Amino acid sequence: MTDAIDTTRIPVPLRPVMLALAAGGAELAARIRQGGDLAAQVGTNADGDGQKALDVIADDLFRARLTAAGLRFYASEEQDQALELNPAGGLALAIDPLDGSSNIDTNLTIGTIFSIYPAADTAKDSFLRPARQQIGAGYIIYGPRCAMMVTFGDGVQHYALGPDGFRLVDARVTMPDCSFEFAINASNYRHWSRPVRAYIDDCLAGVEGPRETNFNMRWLASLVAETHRILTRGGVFLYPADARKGYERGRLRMLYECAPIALLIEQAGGQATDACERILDQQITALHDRTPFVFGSAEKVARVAAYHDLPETEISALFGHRGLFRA
Ligand SMILES: O=P(O)(O)OC[C@H]1O[C@](O)(COP(=O)(O)O)[C@@H](O)[C@@H]1O
Ligand SMILES: [Mg+2]
Ligand SMILES: [Mg+2]
Repeated sequence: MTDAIDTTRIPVPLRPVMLALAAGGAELAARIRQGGDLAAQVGTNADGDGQKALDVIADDLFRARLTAAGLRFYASEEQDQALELNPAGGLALAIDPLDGSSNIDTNLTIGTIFSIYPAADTAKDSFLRPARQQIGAGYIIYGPRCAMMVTFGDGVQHYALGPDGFRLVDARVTMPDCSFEFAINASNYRHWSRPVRAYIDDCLAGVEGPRETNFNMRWLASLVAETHRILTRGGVFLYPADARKGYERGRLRMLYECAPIALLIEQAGGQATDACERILDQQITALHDRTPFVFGSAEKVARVAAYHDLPETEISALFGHRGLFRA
């Protein structure tokens, strides 16, 4: 039987887990194609988010395959606590089994995000550590084409799903840094901090504003789809903290969303921060912790941080009149 993924460029100790993820991704892609009521509400997860049928199907499916592959610890968006699957295993894996759940019923792009660490003695020590200690990270995207982007700390590899599994398309993905596209959920404008508003205001002002450039905007409500677009054609993504109750640390989860996407983005030549500080330098303090998240082309992510460095009262004056930061 053909392997679910071409393992030539996958480090040997990670091959069983990567084969399980690839086989699970192919199975989930087939399940999505089959249709049915995959967006039905079936429960609530640890974070208080409503669980849809496909969230639970994806969690069950990956957990079963990773159990069979000998994984030691499994932490999932859909599980309150990390699970010990195989006491003899050497790896710990965190997963967002189904990312972009609000897109299920509209047949828009969704994904799976995963992050791999060496297993420590306990689940707590395996996952609650600096994000830079990941030894693998990636996502599977279920869109018009199904693909996997993955890094093992030496560049980003791109695989596409065909009839005989995931096959290598590009052994070293690099992100273009010349796009003038930003992604943010603009319906939250009134809740944002002044630096975030000022950054977006200056993008929206186009050629007449301090940036003297016209920008385009996208919001897909799917972190995986947004990441795939930015890896392909550049740009910047922001999910900042805001003033809504429960959004003091933004919406996205550090362990199984932001840390793995940050590693992929840096390995493709970009940057990822919490708006100010590098994500990979941060300590993960709880399984379902959230963090503000900004990533994309290095120059654009640095510019967002620069807006945060200025005293609030100076933001508009500096950017509006003196135009310190030209595009
Ligand atoms: O609905 P909002 O606030 O725009 O948030 C969209 C974000 O939420 C998410 O859907 C959260 O992921 P889940 O679907 O895994 O909960 C991200 O993929 C996306 O970036
Ligand atoms: Mg998600
Ligand atoms: Mg999810």
